[in-house]
Amino acid sequence: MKKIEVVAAIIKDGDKILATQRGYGEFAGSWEFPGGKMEEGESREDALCREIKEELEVDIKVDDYLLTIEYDYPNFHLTMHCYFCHVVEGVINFVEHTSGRWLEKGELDTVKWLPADLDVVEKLMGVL
Ligand SMILES: Nc1nc2c([nH]c(=O)n2[C@H]2C[C@H](O)[C@@H](COP(=O)(O)OP(=O)(O)OP(=O)(O)O)O2)c(=O)[nH]1
Repeated sequence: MKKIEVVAAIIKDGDKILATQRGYGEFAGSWEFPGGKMEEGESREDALCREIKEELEVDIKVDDYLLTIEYDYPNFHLTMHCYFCHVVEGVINFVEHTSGRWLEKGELDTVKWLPADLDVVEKLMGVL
């Protein structure tokens, strides 16, 4: 099966987490953590900073590692490394996403997450 390796940013502002809504493709309408595929030779941190700059037009600092998800979608296997991050420069602009929401812990289950993200959300509930 095809394998995809992705980095995802759990961007915190105080006790809130940023969730973004996919605007295109087979998962359009679902919510995710911003991020994307790692490029050849790129570190996870570099990939995260590049993806977030492209998608949200802000600079981030990568903080603690949270977890890596392994998930089988029907047509590919996803490996997704998740890191807490915070914005250090700029104002968020949703370039690729339809919208975004800052969610408190108690609101994390109020959006329709991508299937692979449900384990991330569960872990977050335990650590926030
Ligand atoms: N960025 C991100 N991707 C996720 C999450 N959960 C999840 O299953 N994915 C999947 C969806 C995509 O198939 C893949 C991420 O790849 P990507 O963000 O580069 O999205 P894409 O394939 O639409 O991008 P592209 O090649 O069209 O640029 O990982 C998540 O929380 N964040």
